[in-house]
Amino acid sequence: MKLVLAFWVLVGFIGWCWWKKKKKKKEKEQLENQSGIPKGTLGWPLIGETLNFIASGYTSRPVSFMEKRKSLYGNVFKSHILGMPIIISTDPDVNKVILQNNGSIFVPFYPKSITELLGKSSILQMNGNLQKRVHGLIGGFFRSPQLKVRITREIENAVNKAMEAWRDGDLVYMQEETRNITFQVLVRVLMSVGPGEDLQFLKREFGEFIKGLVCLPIKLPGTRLYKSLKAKERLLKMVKRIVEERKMRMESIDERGPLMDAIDVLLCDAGETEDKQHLPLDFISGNIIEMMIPGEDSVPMLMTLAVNYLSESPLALKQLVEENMELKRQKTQLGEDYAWTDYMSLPFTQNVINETLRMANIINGVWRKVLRDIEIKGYFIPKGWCVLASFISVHMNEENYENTNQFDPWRWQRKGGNINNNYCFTPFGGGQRLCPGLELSRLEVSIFLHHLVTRFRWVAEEDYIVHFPTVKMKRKLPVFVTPISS
Ligand code: HEM
Repeated sequence: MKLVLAFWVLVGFIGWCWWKKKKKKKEKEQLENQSGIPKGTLGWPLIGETLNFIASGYTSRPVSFMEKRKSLYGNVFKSHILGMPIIISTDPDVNKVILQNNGSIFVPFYPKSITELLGKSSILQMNGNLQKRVHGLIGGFFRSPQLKVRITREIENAVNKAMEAWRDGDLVYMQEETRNITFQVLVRVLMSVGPGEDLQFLKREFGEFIKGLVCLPIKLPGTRLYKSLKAKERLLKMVKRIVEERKMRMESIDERGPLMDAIDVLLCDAGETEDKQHLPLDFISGNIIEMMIPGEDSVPMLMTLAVNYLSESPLALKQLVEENMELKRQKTQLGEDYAWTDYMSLPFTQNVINETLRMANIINGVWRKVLRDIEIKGYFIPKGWCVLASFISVHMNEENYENTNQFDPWRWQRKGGNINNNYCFTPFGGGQRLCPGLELSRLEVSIFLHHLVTRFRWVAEEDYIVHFPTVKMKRKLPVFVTPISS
């Protein structure tokens, strides 16, 4: 009898706690709604709305998570995903304010496993003058015509080497092929490492390192994070050796040659202070590795997804082939090498790249933390909150792009120029953190597409895009290739 009574008392107590907690949560939400915090729900205790968020990443419409909440609560709403309460903006004007106020009001925010792997002085995490300095140096170098002239030959070589191995009827995995091509280019622009053992080492260890970017933040031997941190140590050792050798070589010669890679750029800079402070060698080595993170996966995915969309759009592919064949004919007739400007001057090819960037949303948004209370367009965002400026919601919004789910490169022709001033198209972010690799990425993809469509036809096997944790083709996009001459 006593036991039964105790049982019901316990049940009653748990019920009362649950009801109290729910009431408190409701009151909190009401209070926040009154104070202007965007509407929305924080979902279940602890997990919030994470399961719905992840589930949408495995559907063909990952934007459905955002759309559902947008229709219930408005363009800016609150939620609770991946372990934290968050305010999500699907509004281009709000995104613009978030991107343009980096450092002063908004600072980058990443999940714990990523911050552990990045290190405090990574360009991806730091703020203030040092971020501006490094961003300016790297961006200036990547945009420079001198680099583009040189890197065009490197990209062509890497593309040729990959494509020369393709035989008639071969099944090639686009995601793998493009990853091999772009990794070579990446390590060349960052640290001038060419094909060989060092390149293989970097590829292997970097692969191990980035596996830990999305994992449980537990740093014990045997855990994913631990293994990734160990891989970073090995990478650092090698990059540090390259940086130190380069520094010694620079000091032993009087005349400074052209800047060949990001290491040169960071080593040579003496800053604008009177005492000419050079950047420390450890800082340079760490940042070289960390700069590989945004570049390593995004460019091959852009190439792969372009091939995927083109496989499903014969009209777009036909026009792309015609435009590129015409350039090839001209170059062959003149007996000239391609200049980087040749590749970039093909308008339809650039439209294909824009449309792929819009639909693929390789970086679907950026995460920030708010340093002080701010009101944007009537939405109150309190200090300390996490904010997600969602690019995918803007890129896949019918108000901005008609028939959003249709791969339509011609829409960019109809839109005319001026796309970069418009915060309705931000695949490379914006403001002070606008991707410094923007032009380099577009050049790489233009060269790859040119050689692919002027030398091969292909038939893609069935595959589909997965959007979580990052954008990937489920089967790495297998395609049967046929050289055009045959
Ligand atoms: C399709 C290719 C690429 C896409 C879509 C892309 C996208 C982006 C985006 C959205 C950001 C802004 C992040 C933020 O605001 O927090 C960014 C930053 C950055 N990207 Fe890229 N990226 C690409 C290629 C590259 C490449 C090839 C490199 C390097 C070689 C690179 C290096 C960087 C760096 C260093 C930053 C950080 C800049 C800073 O915080 O100051 N990206 N990228």
